[in-house]
Parts: sequence; structure tokens; C-alpha cells
Amino acid sequence: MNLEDSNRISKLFNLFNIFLKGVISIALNFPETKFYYAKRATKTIREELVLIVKERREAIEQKLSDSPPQDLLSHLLLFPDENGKFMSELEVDDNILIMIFAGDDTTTVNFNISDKVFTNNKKVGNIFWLKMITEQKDIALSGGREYLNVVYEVLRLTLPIIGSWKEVLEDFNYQGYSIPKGWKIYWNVPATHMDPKVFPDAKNFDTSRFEGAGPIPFSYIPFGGGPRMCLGKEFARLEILVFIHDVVKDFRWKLLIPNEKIEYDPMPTPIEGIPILLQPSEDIT
Ligand code: HEM
Repeated sequence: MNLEDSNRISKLFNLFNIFLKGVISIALNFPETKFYYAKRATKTIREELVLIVKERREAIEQKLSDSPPQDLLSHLLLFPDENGKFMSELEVDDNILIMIFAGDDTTTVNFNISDKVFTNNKKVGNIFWLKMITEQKDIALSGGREYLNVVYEVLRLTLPIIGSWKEVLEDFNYQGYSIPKGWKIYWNVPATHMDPKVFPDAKNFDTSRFEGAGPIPFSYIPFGGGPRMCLGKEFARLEILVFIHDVVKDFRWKLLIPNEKIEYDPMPTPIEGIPILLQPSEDIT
């Protein structure tokens, strides 16, 4: 949304964290429940989004600048669908909300857990650093393959999203159970990722699983699968690669709380916020 006002950003950020805690919670709407606070926060977020959308619409209509910012918000406002229909204000707000929800903490979880894996697991850490440093030189050629294998393995073992609900569209049988149309089923990722037939010694962190052709289709599903799979998959990949590249190029880091507990709320979150000590690479002898 190209927000520049830091007060506005931190207000939205705080509200958003309250919203996130209530997304996967028992739907009891009375004071002191997570759900209640999440509903309140969402109402305020929506009010703020209405203002932001209004400001952008006015800026576009009055041509306050030569070209409006090339961001998601302008895109949602300016481009109709294939039938020429523009989005309503509510649809624009909803799209922004889902993008923040789907795109923010998911990627952050991956950064955080990668930090922990590299520093807590010396073997992985050392191999990784060595390969990374070599790869820095020709990252443009390699496409960051080794980074990606680490990111994939982190995603296999510690998932930002551990599953979701789907509605059964047609009756079907699964291993002797008949599942009727209309049922809601929970699609669970960790069970799939720990299948020893696909991932031998499944608890072990091993980036070689992704070498060559990698796991068979639908056995590795951190981004879901099928028509509703993650829309931001490639963007997330790019963000993670750019972040790791930038940090590794200039810094080494140390976890200040090595065995910090991780809570699922609803995403895996280090409870102290994963404090780290950054050391510039050139200071390391
Ligand atoms: C490591 C990062 C990420 C992970 C692990 C992840 C994972 C997922 C998963 C499991 C789903 C549900 C798929 C399903 O129900 O079948 C999903 C949906 C979605 N994701 Fe992501 N995601 C990530 C990053 C992002 C980013 C960066 C964005 C956007 C900027 C994004 C946007 C979306 C959207 C819009 C959906 C809903 C798609 C639909 O229902 O059609 N995600 N994601």
C-alpha cells in the first residue's frame, strides 16, 4: 500500500497481530476471548483501510502525481476483471487483509526458523555457510539452489501453516472410509511431510532430499496443492532468497536464547521474538 506514515504502520501492525491471534481460535464472541479481541481489531483495521483506499482513490482521480504508486492497492482499484467489473470497496479491503494475513507472518516464520536451524545445528550451519559463501559469487547463475534447499527443508519440518479446512465436492472413498459430499475435512501437512516412505529418517534435517527431481508430486505441500494453492509462493521464494542473500553477505548471527521455546499461535513463533546478535562479516577472523 506504500504507507509511509510510521504511526499508521505501527497502529496497523499492532492491530494485525491481535487479529492474527484470533483467526484460529474458538469462535466465542465475548470479552477476554481471543476471538472477541480479533473481531474488535478487524473492525478498526477495516476503518483504517477505508481511509487509505479513499485517499488513494482521491489521489488517482485528482492526478496528484504523474503516475499512481505501482502497488497492489492501485492495481485493485484501477483494473477491472475479465467482465469489466471493478471491485467494491469491501472487496478491495478484503484483498488487502488477506494479502497481509497470508503474506506476512508465513515468510517471517521461515526466516526465524532458518535462523534457529543454522545456529543450533552446527553441522547444517557450517555446511550451509560454506556453500553459501561459495554460491555468493555466482548466485545469478545458480539461482540460489542451495539456499532454496535449506529453505525447503525448513518448510518441510516447521510449517507456517499446518493445514486448513476444505469442503468435499463429491463423494469419495479413502482407505476404506467413505467421505460424503458436503463434509468439511481438515487437510494436515505435518503428517504428509513426516511420511517415511517419501522422506526416510523424516525427523532429520537433510537438504539433499531436494536435490535432483526432489520429492514426488503432492508429497511436499507447504504451499498447499491444486487450484487453491498459495498465490504468493513465488513471491515468498523471492523474498526469502533476497533476505538470506543480503544477511549472509554482510553478517553472521548468534542466537541470544539458543533453545528458545516455539509456540504455535497459530504459526510457530519463538516466544521471546528470537533476539539475535549480528556481527559484520569483515570482523570475523
Ligand atoms: C513461506 C511462505 C508461505 C507459505 C508457507 C504459504 C502457505 C500457504 C498455504 C498452505 C495456503 C493454503 C493453500 C490451500 O488452502 O490449498 C496459502 C494460501 C494463500 N497464500 Fe500463501 N504462503 C506463503 C507466503 C505467501 C505470500 C508471501 C503471499 C502473498 C504476498 C501469499 C498469499 C496467499 C494467498 C492469497 C492464498 C489464498 C489462495 C487461494 O485461496 O486461492 N502467501 N499459502
